[in-house]
Amino acid sequence: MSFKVQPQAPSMPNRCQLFGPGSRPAIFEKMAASAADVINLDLEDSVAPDDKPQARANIIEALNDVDWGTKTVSVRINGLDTPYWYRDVVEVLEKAGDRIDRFMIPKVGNAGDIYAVDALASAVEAAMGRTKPVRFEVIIETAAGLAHVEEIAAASPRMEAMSLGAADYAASMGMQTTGIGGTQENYYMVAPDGSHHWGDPWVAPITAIVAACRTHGLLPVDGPFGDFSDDQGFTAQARRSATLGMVGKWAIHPKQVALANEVFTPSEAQITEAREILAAMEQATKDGSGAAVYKGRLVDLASIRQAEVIVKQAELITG
Ligand SMILES: CC(=O)SCCNC(=O)CCNC(=O)[C@H](O)C(C)(C)COP(=O)(O)OP(=O)(O)OC[C@H]1O[C@@H](n2cnc3c(N)ncnc32)[C@H](O)[C@@H]1OP(=O)(O)O
Ligand SMILES: O=CC(=O)O
Ligand SMILES: [Mg+2]
Repeated sequence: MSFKVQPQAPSMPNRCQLFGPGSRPAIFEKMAASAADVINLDLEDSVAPDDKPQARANIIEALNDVDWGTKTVSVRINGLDTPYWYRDVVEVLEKAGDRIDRFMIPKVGNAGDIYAVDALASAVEAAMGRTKPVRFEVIIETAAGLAHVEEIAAASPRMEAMSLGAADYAASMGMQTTGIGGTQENYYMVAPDGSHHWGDPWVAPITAIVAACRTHGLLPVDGPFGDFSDDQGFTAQARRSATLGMVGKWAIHPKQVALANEVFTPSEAQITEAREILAAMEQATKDGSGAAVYKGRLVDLASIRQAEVIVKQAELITG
């Protein structure tokens, strides 16, 4: 371990973030009744330009009136290259009560973008006498965002989570696809027998986001999977993200919530194995050894840290 100890990410369930357009208030109560840990009320790309003012008003009303229970509630503001974002910040912080937990800032390109939103949010909070600072989550979905991912993660104490936005990321990188996340049919290797084996084109940004988040104590989250008729594809993408260290995934349709929750909640078998490894290492330590054999394989002090990840994830869900 470096002399600088790795900070813990916030201890909160973040297995699924359910999105809904701010221009569609009829679904807000359904979102509140869902099993998602986080709700994202959208002012950005799911809201047409002419609908932005009404969507803002709808979201403010919902933040004041809907019972969101114990969920984390986040509002996705518009990007800093638009004329909308400052009114998103100002109006929501002036008119909504304390039920807003986070702003989601899309298309961030560098730490200066976070600084700008931080400065504006700080001014409105001070003017309004708000005592609960709004926290930030960002979307890494541009080439610049990926290039500056670490400075973005470190940009403000308000930072709490970071998502990969596969749709805008693909567009910004000039990727030859219209699919949002998951398997891309032209991204394959050819085996010696001529068969095709599909690779994961999202692994590089996911790994960069996880590393930036773990270095600075944030929650790394996988973004949207567009084809909501493809449960198997969603689950496979979510499992790859979980294996690489992400803590959750977006749902852009309510049917994806249960799929995400299942993947990002450790299974009974995973929890049992983790506890057995901890027990095997406790015995090894008592015996004066730093290593042991568990089910025919090596476990050592690093295995304790690995097993603790799974046990902590499970405890976060069960309380
Ligand atoms: C690339 C990005 O930026 S992704 C993030 C931005 N995008 C979004 O926020 C889009 C979020 N999702 C949606 O707007 C919608 O789910 C759509 C447009 C994809 C599909 O909407 P619909 O055609 O209404 O879906 P469908 O008919 O299957 O809905 C089934 C039920 O779920 C409800 N529902 C639909 N979407 C949502 C949602 N996001 N949250 C909660 N409930 C929802 C519907 O009202 C319907 O309820 P009912 O059975 O009581 O009538
Ligand atoms: O905002 C999300 C994306 O995939 O783009
Ligand atoms: Mg986007």
